[in-house]
Amino acid sequence: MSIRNILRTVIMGPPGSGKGTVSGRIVKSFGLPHLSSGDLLRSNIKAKTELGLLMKSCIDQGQLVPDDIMSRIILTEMRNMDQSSWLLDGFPRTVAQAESLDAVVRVDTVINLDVPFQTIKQRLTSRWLHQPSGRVYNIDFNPPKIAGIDDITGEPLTQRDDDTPETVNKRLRAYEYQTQPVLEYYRSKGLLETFTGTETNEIWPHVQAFLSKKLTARNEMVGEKA
Ligand SMILES: Nc1nc2c(ncn2[C@@H]2O[C@H](COP(=O)(O)OP(=O)(O)O)[C@@H](O)[C@H]2O)c(=O)[nH]1
Ligand SMILES: Nc1ncnc2c1ncn2[C@@H]1O[C@H](COP(=O)(O)OP(=O)(O)O)[C@@H](O)[C@H]1O
Repeated sequence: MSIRNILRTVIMGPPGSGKGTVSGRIVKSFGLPHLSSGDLLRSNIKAKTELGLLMKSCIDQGQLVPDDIMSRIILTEMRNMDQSSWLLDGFPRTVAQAESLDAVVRVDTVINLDVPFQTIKQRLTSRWLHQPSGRVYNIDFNPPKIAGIDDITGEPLTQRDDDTPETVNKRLRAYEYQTQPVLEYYRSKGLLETFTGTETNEIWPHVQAFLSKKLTARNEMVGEKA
């Protein structure tokens, strides 16, 4: 990606709204490097790092991990990425996290996936994950070619410990109380773009068109200045 089309995008939405699925499509269409806070935490848990073990009980109980720890992990990872454009998925999830991000970098746009809670609950119990890559499947929506096996690597898929109906309810409550205020935070800055629907395939063309327009507008602005 050239300097002409720098785009720093955050993708938000309740658990199961399709952030990972839409992020995969954004990566494919626009080549933005993708950083997912959930994937990062899960790889720490899998590697049994001190931090991962500490965070596992929080995640399994459907609670957010503490702001200072989460902000430190993400901001360190972003520095390591050494990329001017990115797609941030799952962070920020609290106003304090949004402020810590603002303190170090400018966000250009925030994509908000507005999917009803009822739709989400049905999806999460049939979510399957290829953990090393973050590739996500669903028995009803995008099943793997062979049940329980990742299409690309042939490695086994797993289900997330926090995708049980009880924990999903807790995560949705945490979203309401802690994350919805972040939507207001970005709305007041004029950065929030909301996409409402119950199907990713309906939402995606709108997200794609929005990002294409955004990148074209930024190219023209840079072109005018050159
Ligand atoms: N039925 C159905 N499932 C979907 C749709 N979009 C995504 N999913 C599945 O729903 C689950 C949650 O999606 P994911 O992208 O992981 O959401 P995230 O938690 O917001 O990152 C996964 O199993 C997806 O494969 C959809 O439009 N319909
Ligand atoms: N920015 C964050 N702040 C605090 N906790 C987080 C953050 N991102 C992820 N987590 C923890 O990891 C869990 C899984 O996150 P994620 O994979 O993004 O969930 P989902 O895909 O269901 O939205 C969250 O329920 C929370 O416990």
